[in-house]
Amino acid sequence: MSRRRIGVMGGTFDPIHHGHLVAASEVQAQFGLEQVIFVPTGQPWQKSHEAVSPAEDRYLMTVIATASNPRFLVSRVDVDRAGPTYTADTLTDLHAEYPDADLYFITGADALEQILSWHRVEEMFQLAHFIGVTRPGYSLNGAHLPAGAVSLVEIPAMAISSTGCRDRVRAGLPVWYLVPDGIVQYISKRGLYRELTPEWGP
Ligand SMILES: Nc1ncnc2c1ncn2[C@@H]1O[C@H](COP(=O)(O)OP(=O)(O)OP(=O)(O)O)[C@@H](O)[C@H]1O
Ligand SMILES: O=C(O)c1ccc[n+]([C@@H]2O[C@H](COP(=O)([O-])O)[C@@H](O)[C@H]2O)c1
Repeated sequence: MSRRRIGVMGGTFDPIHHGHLVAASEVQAQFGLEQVIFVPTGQPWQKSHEAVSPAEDRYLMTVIATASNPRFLVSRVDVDRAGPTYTADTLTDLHAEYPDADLYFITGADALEQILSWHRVEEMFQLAHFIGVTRPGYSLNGAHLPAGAVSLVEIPAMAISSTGCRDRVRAGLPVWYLVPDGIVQYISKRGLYRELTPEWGP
């Protein structure tokens, strides 16, 4: 019997935006993936110099943004694991949950450029096939990676970043149509990206 093909879209998703959603949707279609599992980071160690919103807010935004797509799921494996988030651990946990699946880890061109700096990188390449997608402002290149470890895919260009969305909210500018409608409302309800990061609570 052929193995299942499952996509994994890891990200800090602070907030999730249409660039993430288009990347996952396009790779799902091009690779015939049964599902794409979005995995919000717990502690994104390479962003430790930045203020990151509470994991629970980022997790809930990811659930809201993906709820209407039957091929999208969200996993808590990284949010629930203590310590810095390493993709080698994410993929190990997902293999335990989906033992009959091959995993396809999706990354934008910017993340792919940095991938050799990730933790336990050789082990990571054994655990999944990597798919690098185009992103405006970055060149997509897999020449630095092991032969056969990565596929490069052109996707519709979305010049959107979470940093840009946070800056716009802070400046009082709209983020309508950059993020799903439910995310505009969640950001406002929780007061995210104002000067002070809110404490999690009622
Ligand atoms: N507009 C986009 N097009 C293609 N890929 C993207 C886009 N935005 C993010 N990605 C990819 O999605 C994954 C998760 O990204 P992340 O959550 O860090 O968003 P970001 O917009 O890069 O955030 P920030 O601006 O805070 O660094 C990464 O692999 C990243 O390269
Ligand atoms: O494994 C690592 O060391 C590692 C280092 C940096 C980023 N990652 C993963 O890359 C994905 C995108 O991360 P980020 O920080 O760009 O949101 C997310 O799933 C992270 O866990 C993983």
